[in-house]
Amino acid sequence: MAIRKITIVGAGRVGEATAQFLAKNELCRELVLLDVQEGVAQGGALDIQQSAPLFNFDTRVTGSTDYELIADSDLVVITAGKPRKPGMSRSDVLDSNLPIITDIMNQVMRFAPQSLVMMVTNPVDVLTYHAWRHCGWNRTRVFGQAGVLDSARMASFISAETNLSVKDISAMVLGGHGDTMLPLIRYTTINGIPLTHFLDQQTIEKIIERTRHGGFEILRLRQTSSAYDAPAASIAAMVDAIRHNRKRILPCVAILQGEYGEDEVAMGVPSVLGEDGLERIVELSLTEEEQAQFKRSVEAIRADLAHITKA
Ligand SMILES: NC(=O)C1=CN([C@@H]2O[C@H](COP(=O)(O)OP(=O)(O)OC[C@H]3O[C@@H](n4cnc5c(N)ncnc54)[C@H](O)[C@@H]3O)[C@@H](O)[C@H]2O)C=CC1
Ligand SMILES: O=C([O-])CC(=O)C(=O)O
Repeated sequence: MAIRKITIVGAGRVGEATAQFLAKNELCRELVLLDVQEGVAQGGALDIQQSAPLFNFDTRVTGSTDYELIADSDLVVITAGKPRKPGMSRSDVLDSNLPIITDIMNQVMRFAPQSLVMMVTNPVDVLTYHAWRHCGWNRTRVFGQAGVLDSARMASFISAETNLSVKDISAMVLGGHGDTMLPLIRYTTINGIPLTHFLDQQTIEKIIERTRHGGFEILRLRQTSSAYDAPAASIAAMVDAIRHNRKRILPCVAILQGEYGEDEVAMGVPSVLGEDGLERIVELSLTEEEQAQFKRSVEAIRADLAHITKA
């Protein structure tokens, strides 16, 4: 399916930064920003549109509170809802964000029933699963962004420690988007050379810990807002892969149906992204220790899923 029209629901910090990236890079012809707060999406869209003559893009950006505008979107990116505050975990915003995602999915199912859906709102693994369950679409069409960001953070920390170009670093982070995520050292290389060739175990452990708490580190520094630049760039990388049918392998939040021995859960795994969305999951062989860590991550997500089925 060719991507011509993209809607971003939630014109806050992540939504607006994403809109700027998508427009500047002409990743769609038509871009709609939607928000519940009157004027927020309209103002954001106008501001971005007025940068078009300077950045030289033809993407048409509109903002609204009215879901009719999202009709015929090929892709809907959901960045609406509460971000966590310092001292909170991502799961702490689940109760606030769950009804928001249910409402948004009802509108998407009504006005853009053919679209792909990319979840960004936290806790992203749980909400990707909830959105998919709610709409009942093929799992290729409902997926989430987390691992591209976590891997980019890890790559930037590796670059700082090794003093080598990020361009040559390929980092791989699996699992849930939280403290239990799995930065996978065995699958992290610098131009094909294993990371262990360049760094000792102690430095590697430090990078793993910093990656796991990458979002928290920014929130602690900023206090009033969590990260939005690198998250928006990560969303744009996924949109680029879909829009250009690149078949890139990127870590995405995917609905698991037997892969990695898991079912009825969504979490970060390497996935092939192309014009049909999350087209395929790549199953890596894991050591016993990695499998145990993966399982711990699944269990953390299942605890939140159990909470929402009780609610
Ligand atoms: N998956 C990931 O890697 C990342 C996820 N996030 C998550 O993205 C979400 C948004 O973060 P920010 O942009 O920083 O928050 P923000 O507070 O700046 O923006 C959220 C926007 O959502 C809007 N909104 C709330 N309810 C809505 C509804 N029912 N329909 C439409 N719009 C609605 C608000 O009016 C606001 O403009 C948070 O849950 C945050 O934790 C943020 C960074 C990375
Ligand atoms: O830390 C947060 O709450 C936002 C987020 O998911 C991230 O930046 O990784």
